[in-house]
Amino acid sequence: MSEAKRIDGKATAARIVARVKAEAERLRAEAGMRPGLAVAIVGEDPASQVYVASKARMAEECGFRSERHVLAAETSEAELLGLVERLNADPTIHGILVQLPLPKHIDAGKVIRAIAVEKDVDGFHLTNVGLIGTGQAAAAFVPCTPAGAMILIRDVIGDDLSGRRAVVVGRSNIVGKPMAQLLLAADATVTIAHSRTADLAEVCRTADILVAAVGRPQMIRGDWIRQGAVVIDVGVNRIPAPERGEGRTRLVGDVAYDEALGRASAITPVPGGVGPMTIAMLMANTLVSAFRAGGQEPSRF
Ligand SMILES: Nc1nc2c(c(=O)[nH]1)N[C@@H](CN(C=O)c1ccc(C(=O)N[C@@H](CCC(=O)O)C(=O)O)cc1)CN2
Repeated sequence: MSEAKRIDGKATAARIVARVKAEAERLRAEAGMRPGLAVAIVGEDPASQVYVASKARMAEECGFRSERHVLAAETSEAELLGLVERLNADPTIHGILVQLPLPKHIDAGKVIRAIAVEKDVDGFHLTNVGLIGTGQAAAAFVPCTPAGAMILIRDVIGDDLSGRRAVVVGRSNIVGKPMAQLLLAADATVTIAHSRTADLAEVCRTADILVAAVGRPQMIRGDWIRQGAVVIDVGVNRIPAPERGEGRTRLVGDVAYDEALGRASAITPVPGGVGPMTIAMLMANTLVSAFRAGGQEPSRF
């Protein structure tokens, strides 16, 4: 059995970003409009800071207007809701994103519900969740990570997933649940599993498409993977790497990558797999939002 193909999310993300850039230029030339993205972060979670900086930088690279709102950890829920309200009313902003997780004293659900649905480029608003859950993803903003993962899956397998068994490990609102809905809409037979699923290894072994989104470093071992499965690893976990020197760390996914190489037919690496797609799809969603605000229908990504 040959080694799994490495799915290059970084290269696919770069192609999507290049298309976003070109479409943003077209919007500017034809309608005099510039997409605007506002990203808000509360507190100092180091990983969140990195993601927010990447999003703002990528928005600028795409030619968007980019606003970054960095709020202190003690910021009240009312203050954050006030910012969301101002951004909702700002016609130069087409996408609003509040970085998660939020500090415990802020109700994330309330904040997400406050974002105008037409600016919810994260795809977390209940209306977008409902559209995706009822097979109307084309009219919704699809959450960026599952949207990116679906592109990678389709690149490997094609559009028609009928007859394929998909197992999604993880049931978060950001990844697991929408991922399962998208796979179902593509006619896969879908199981959602999680840390409390009985005999998780055996459930994973049934998967032609295995999506790991549990946030536990290398939890999914090589022998949990069906021979020839397509493995999409959404986990981004930082673990100690003493072999690189004292105090050093490295990133790993939820899948034991080296073990999986001998079993899967294709697999996303961490880093360089699904992660870069998340940011590319955020740019795509923001572009779509700007086109819609201008009364135009954009090309789909
Ligand atoms: N409001 C949101 N909050 C969060 C989301 C989200 O989609 N919207 N998703 C995650 C984090 N996330 C984006 O915010 C994200 C995670 C990972 C990456 C990424 O590019 N990872 C790289 C490695 C990066 C590194 O070196 O640390 C990779 O996998 O190659 C981008 C975005 C939670 N919060």
